[in-house]
Amino acid sequence: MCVFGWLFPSGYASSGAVGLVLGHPFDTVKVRLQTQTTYRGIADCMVRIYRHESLLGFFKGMSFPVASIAVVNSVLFGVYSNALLLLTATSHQERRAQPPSYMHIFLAGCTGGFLQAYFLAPFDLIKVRLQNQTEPRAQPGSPRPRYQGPMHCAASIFQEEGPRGLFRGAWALTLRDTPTLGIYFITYEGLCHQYTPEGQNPSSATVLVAGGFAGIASWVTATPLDVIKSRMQMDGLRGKVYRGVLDCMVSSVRQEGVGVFLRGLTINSARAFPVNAVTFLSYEYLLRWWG
Ligand SMILES: C[N+](C)(C)CCCC[C@H](N)C(=O)O
Repeated sequence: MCVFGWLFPSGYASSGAVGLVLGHPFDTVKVRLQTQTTYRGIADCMVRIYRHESLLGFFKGMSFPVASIAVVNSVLFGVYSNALLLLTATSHQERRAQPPSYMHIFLAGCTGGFLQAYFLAPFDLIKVRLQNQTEPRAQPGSPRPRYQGPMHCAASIFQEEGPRGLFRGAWALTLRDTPTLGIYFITYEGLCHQYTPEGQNPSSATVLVAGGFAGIASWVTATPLDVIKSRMQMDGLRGKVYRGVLDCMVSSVRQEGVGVFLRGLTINSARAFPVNAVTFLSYEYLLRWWG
């Protein structure tokens, strides 16, 4: 298996773009709950989005994540797979007979998580900024939202905040994703190993369930830094200015208590199962065709 032959097609197949579309309304509610204090909970947030912005309100900011997921997942799964290859010197097929150690799986997952964060950061920033625009769809005479669409949002951030502005929140994103993608792959491989007879490939049902739980385990542990990441990405726009990740943590806890770190936990977990079940299923099939 070679690095380059693998990287791009794998992204498209393992993109889970369908899951991403289905999961996007949940993601929008989560981002709002994490960064805006006006909503009383999940139901209140959903009702208000629907009333003021119609069903389309839930799909704000979706185009960039869908367009970039192939590249982001190529980096994640490509780096993970190749890091494991380097660490264990066994191919994907041989690995069923000689499973790698959990330490190696964790390290390979962390490496993938660390590197994908830089590809994800600008797309994620634009997604969050658009998801947070509460204006209803433009009607004649109504106030226009600050950003007219993803390209306009990217161009405005570039102009107003400089090229580095596009990486706002990238450090919090890296801290969020490095360990939690290690956890992601450990959970996935561990569950597959547990429920698959020696030397065989896991069944589709096993892959779906293991992938779903991997998503949940990873998102549960990622949620505290997910809150901080979203707040750093919105920094400056609503007046509040954080001096860094630590300052954002301290001031969020001071104002809202430690419970602030759990904002979006339920919704993150509910979204994680289907999205990641689909992602791992396509990843496994692809490895069997290519690997
Ligand atoms: C590491 N962290 C938990 C943030 C993400 C793990 C899963 C990533 C997947 N693309 C999804 O959107 O669910």
